[in-house]
Amino acid sequence: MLFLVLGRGKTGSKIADVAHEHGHGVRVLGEEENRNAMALTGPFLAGFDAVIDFTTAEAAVSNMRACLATGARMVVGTTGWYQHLNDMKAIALRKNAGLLYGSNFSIGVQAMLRTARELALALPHYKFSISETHHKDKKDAPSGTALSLKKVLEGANPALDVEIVSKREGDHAGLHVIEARSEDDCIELRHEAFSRRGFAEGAVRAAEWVAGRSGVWEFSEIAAQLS
Ligand SMILES: NC(=O)C1=CN([C@@H]2O[C@H](COP(=O)(O)OP(=O)(O)OC[C@H]3O[C@@H](n4cnc5c(N)ncnc54)[C@H](OP(=O)(O)O)[C@@H]3O)[C@@H](O)[C@H]2O)C=CC1
Ligand SMILES: O=C(O)C1=N[C@H](C(=O)O)C[C@H](O)C1
Repeated sequence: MLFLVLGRGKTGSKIADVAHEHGHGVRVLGEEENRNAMALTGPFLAGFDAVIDFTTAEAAVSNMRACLATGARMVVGTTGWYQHLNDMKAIALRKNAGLLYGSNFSIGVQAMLRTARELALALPHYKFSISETHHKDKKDAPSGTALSLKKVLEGANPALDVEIVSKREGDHAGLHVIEARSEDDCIELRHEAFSRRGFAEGAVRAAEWVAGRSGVWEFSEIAAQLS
């Protein structure tokens, strides 16, 4: 397959490496080459099986508007843009495009999301909180993953109001901890990414999955098919 990766940053570069390892062709556009999505025309995009976006929240929305309008298939790992989700879904469905988005493409975090739901159901009287730690250059806080974990916990037990504490320090690839606490004990569920490789593997497998499909999916809906 041939993939277009938008974003030549920490994660986009790793995705290009992993896509090559999977035997795919890859073209990468950084901010300069993309020029506010000006490069993303129908004829240019028609040459790619899927577009993978790991940029910034603002750029991702422009990129989605341009790509989905041409009916392209997209994997969007960028976080911080979900207030525009309904607009993006509407464009994708109207244009028969494919949009697969997710706050965390590592298979480990997908298992953590499922386990978090079980924990919230099993411990209805516990107080839940989330802490997340990322490298000092991360732009959004709380992380997209922390917000996804909060949504799952509060969805399982609507009485919960889950606090998120965010730290930005060093070069952490991503640490998320859920704490469930009672007067008698405490349980922790912890995921630490040792590098960006897990995100890149998941994103490439998501691109292989979405190529040739029309519709809108959150990664958590299809992740079990990939693991
Ligand atoms: N869902 C998941 O599993 C994961 C999600 N993420 C998310 O992915 C995003 C990127 O993270 P990360 O790689 O660490 O960030 P980086 O800052 O390392 O990379 C972002 C890159 O996007 C480039 N960029 C900005 N605007 C555009 C544009 N219009 N077109 C093309 N490229 C553009 C920037 O270019 P320049 O350097 O020139 O400014 C930069 O190189 C974040 O939102 C992060 O939260 C990260 C890891 C995993
Ligand atoms: O910016 C990052 O680095 C990461 N962002 C995602 C998030 O916001 O949850 C996923 C991962 O934690 C790394």
